[in-house]
Amino acid sequence: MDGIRVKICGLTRPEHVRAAVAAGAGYLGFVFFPKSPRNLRIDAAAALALDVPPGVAKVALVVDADDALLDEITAHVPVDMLQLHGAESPARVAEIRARYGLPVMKAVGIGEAADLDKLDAYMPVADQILVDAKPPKGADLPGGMGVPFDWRLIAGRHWGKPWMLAGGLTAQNVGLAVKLTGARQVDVSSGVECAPGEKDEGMIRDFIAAAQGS
Ligand SMILES: O=C(O)c1ccccc1NCC(=O)[C@H](O)[C@H](O)COP(=O)(O)O
Repeated sequence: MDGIRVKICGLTRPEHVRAAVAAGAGYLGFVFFPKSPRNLRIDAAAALALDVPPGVAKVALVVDADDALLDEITAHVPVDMLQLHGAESPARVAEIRARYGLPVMKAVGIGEAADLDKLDAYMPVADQILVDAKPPKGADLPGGMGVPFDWRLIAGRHWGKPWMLAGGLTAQNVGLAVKLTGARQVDVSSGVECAPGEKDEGMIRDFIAAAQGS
């Protein structure tokens, strides 16, 4: 079986992009959400994308984005995938996928078993599903909070689409998370940061080594 594919999300600096690529990341996430400490301007994201070699997917993360923002991102940044991290309906996911002709990954927050039902509606319309932790009530951000969910909720689950595990992963816990959930793809942001929005090259390397060694 192929190794675990890792997505490093919320990159803002070229040295961190290069560290993630050199360590073997399969996906790099760029955040377009002004409230986030990882938010990127379009021109900054376009410059970062220049450092990404073919074969490493550049993912634009947006939250309930309108077409104007998506038009601007896709016109100026050579992204390979759109990550929808808001309350986008299945119909909106399908609309975005058709309009931009890019693969779409829909994030779904899991806090309890009942949340798993929400995943089914996205299976026909999304190319990938990001199975993420539900943000705590009153959180400033709908993701990237560094909080895990109870991985036992999805132990042994199989979905008909590629999926990624996210939420509070670190170099210390990713091995257990992979073992419990059977995930073949994992996504991290806070767990490779030394302060909110500040990536750390050593933590990026440690995370990827831990994930790929699991
Ligand atoms: O990272 C952000 O600031 C962010 C803002 C708005 C929506 C989602 C956001 N991040 C999502 C991610 O970085 C990951 O896809 C995932 O949720 C993992 O985050 P973390 O728990 O910090 O590892």
